This record gives sequence, C-alpha cells and structure tokens, in this order.
Amino acid sequence: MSMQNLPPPPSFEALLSSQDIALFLDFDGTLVELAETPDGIDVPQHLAKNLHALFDRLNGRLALVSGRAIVDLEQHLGPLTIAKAGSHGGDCRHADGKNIGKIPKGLPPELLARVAEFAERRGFTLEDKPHGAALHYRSDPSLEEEGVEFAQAMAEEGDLDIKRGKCVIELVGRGANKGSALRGFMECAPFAGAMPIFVGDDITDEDGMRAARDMGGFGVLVGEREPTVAKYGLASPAAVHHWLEL
Ligand SMILES: O=P(O)(O)OC[C@H]1O[C@H](O[C@H]2O[C@H](CO)[C@@H](O)[C@H](O)[C@H]2O)[C@H](O)[C@@H](O)[C@@H]1O
Repeated sequence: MSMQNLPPPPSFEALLSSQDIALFLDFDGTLVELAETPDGIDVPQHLAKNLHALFDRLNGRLALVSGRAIVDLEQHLGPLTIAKAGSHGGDCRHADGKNIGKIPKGLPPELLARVAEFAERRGFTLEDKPHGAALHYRSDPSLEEEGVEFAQAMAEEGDLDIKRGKCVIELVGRGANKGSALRGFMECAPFAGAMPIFVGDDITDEDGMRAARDMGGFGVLVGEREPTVAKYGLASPAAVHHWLEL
C-alpha cells in the first residue's frame, strides 16, 4: 500500500489520553531529513531538548531506534538520557545507559580492510561504524548492484547480516533488527504493558512496525515506500514533528 492510501495517525493528544503509549522513533528520514552524506544532516536546534520533554510526557516510554551507532546519534543530538537502540537494534540501552543484551562486536579488521579497499576502488563512500560498515552510493545510484553482490559475498564469508537502506548497504553482526529492539524494550519497565507505536521511513523500520503491530500497536510510515505494514502515514519529518509537537 502506498503512503497516499495511509490515513494520518490519530492526534497524539488523543492517543495519550486513551492509553499508555510506548513510542519508538527512527532517526534519519523520520526525525531529520535525509542529506547527501551521513554527517551532512541538519538537526533542528531544539530536537534533543524536545525529545527529552517527550520522554517525560511519556513517563519514560520513548526510545530512539536507529541504524546509526549510539555514539553517532549523540554526536548529533548531545548526551541522550532517553532509551536508545543503535546499530539497527544491535546495541540497546535503557535511559540510564544500561545495556539490554550483549554489546555487539565490530567487523573483523581484515574483512573491514577488504570492504574499505572495495569502497575506494569502486567509488562508494565507506562509513566505518563501531558495529559494522556501510557502503553509501547516494552520489552514484548505479553502484547498487555491484555493492549488493560484494556485500553478499562478504556476509557469507564473515557470517554477517546485510541491512539495506536508502542508497546504503550495510554489513552488521547477525541476529538483531529493529523489531527485536522493540521487543527487548517492551519486556522491561517502563515500556511493559503499554501500546507500542513505531515510526519510521525505511525498509529496516518495517521490522519495528511489524513488531509493534504484532504486540497490539501500529506502525507509522514516513514518506512513501511499498510494501509496508504501517497502518498510518505521515508525509515527512516535518509532519512527524508536528504530530508529536516537537
Ligand atoms: O535507522 P536510521 O536512523 O534511519 O539510520 C539509517 C542510516 O542512516 C544514515 O544513512 C542515511 O542517511 C544519510 C544522511 O541523510 C544519507 O546520506 C544516506 O544515504 C542514508 O542511507 C547513516 O549514515 C547510516 O549509518 C544509518 O544506518
């Protein structure tokens, strides 16, 4: 179903007054507009302050769930005293910083060196992440096919997962996704018992939206993509900000 067919979510005020809500928010493409490069994003000045205010409004039932590493999120937002999952759900932390589950390892150095050599030789931009590596091709979308082929070979050899996103192919440790992150938080206070809502724009967010739906809540798709399991749609990060009064 395309975004045009998805109705907007009920007003946030109405949702809050009807039941306890647990809110899971993606970052790139959901809270901030996409940019040419990972560090080129324009983070609204009051976003961090407003997210912490939303955290208070939700009695702590707010988590950021991003493909970025937590250290990267904090470089853009400052210290985060809200719950957060980085590295596509591989690194989940409560608001006080305590980890849920194991902290994932990075890629083996020799494999990372081969990914870096491939990126340099073929014209990808390498993002060397604490728990993986991303091959960006926004500057040349024709690179997609050979990037996927290379990543598949590396994933097989290194027993890794591939995460796809907008103009990016990532290699990460096996097992985690945004759905497992949501489920992990929902087992713990203060999230347990609330209705989960996952808001995101990209293919990796579908795991989070599916988990929210399967636990009695729903997903909100930002922008357009299909297929989607989202129940509602919002046109852009600006519309997300408006909906959440950020
Ligand atoms: O799960 P998210 O919070 O949406 O993070 C997904 C990836 O976001 C970043 O890449 C994307 O955004 C960049 C900045 O707008 C853009 O240049 C790139 O093309 C997008 O793929 C980030 O760099 C990745 O590490 C995240 O996994």
